[in-house]
Amino acid sequence: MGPMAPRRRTYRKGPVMLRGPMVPTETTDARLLDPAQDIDWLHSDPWRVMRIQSEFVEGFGALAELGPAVSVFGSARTPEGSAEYELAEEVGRRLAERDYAVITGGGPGVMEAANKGACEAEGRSVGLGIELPFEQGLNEWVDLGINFRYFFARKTMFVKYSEGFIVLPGGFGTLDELFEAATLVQTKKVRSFPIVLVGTRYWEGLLTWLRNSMLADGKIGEADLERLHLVDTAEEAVEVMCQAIDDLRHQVPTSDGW
Ligand SMILES: C/C(=C\CNc1ncnc2c1ncn2[C@@H]1O[C@H](COP(=O)(O)O)[C@@H](O)[C@H]1O)CO
Repeated sequence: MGPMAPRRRTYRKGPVMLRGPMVPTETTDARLLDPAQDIDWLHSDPWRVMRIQSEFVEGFGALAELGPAVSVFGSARTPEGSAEYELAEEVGRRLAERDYAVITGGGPGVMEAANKGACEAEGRSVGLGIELPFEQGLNEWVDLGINFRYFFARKTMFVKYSEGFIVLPGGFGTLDELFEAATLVQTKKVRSFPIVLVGTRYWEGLLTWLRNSMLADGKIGEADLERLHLVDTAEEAVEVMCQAIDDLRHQVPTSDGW
């Protein structure tokens, strides 16, 4: 056998796969948000709206029969073999053992680890990928994958098809997902669902700031903070999540429907 050919980067754009010189230098999101885009792009907005619609249609269609699910968020940069990777893997495994589908962003790091854990327990492993300029494709442990062009369509799927969020240490992407969930619950756009943060060492600084600055200044209420559960192990994370989901399922809606 001759020397192996170098692996070429694969870029997916909806159903289209691109390699080599065909890989674009900017994403669909970047073009949509660019205020200086040329006139050709402005004229294609009606068509773009149809494409946005199609992301919702495809997402709803693919996930409608998924069953009970929990989303797991966390850093795309968590290295394989690290304690955090193993923690995420155990979270995925334990959720699957409790018969919850595991939904992640379908990427590397914590996402890959949680999908891997779900597969190991023969559970349902879902990845909601996003088109990025440096995309690496859905991780190999995703059994049901959907690739989105738009972050906002993808975020809708996490909220609509999960009963709760488990959040491991992460960066901007993770914080965006965490605070999107917290805002939707606070504003009663969704029925309350549990948010479990894993890792006291990582999250305590943020929680202290939320309490000492945001709460102290009256920018949030005590109840907003109480919705954020803090744990340190995968076992606790899944226990707290399952218990909270159970409590919510048995909660009688109040007169305003919540
Ligand atoms: C940055 C790298 C890969 C990016 N690939 C991603 N694929 C899918 N989803 C992603 C990716 N990056 C971020 N996300 C979403 O945000 C969260 C993680 O972001 P963070 O900034 O790393 O905390 C994650 O939950 C995803 O939903 C390789 O270096």
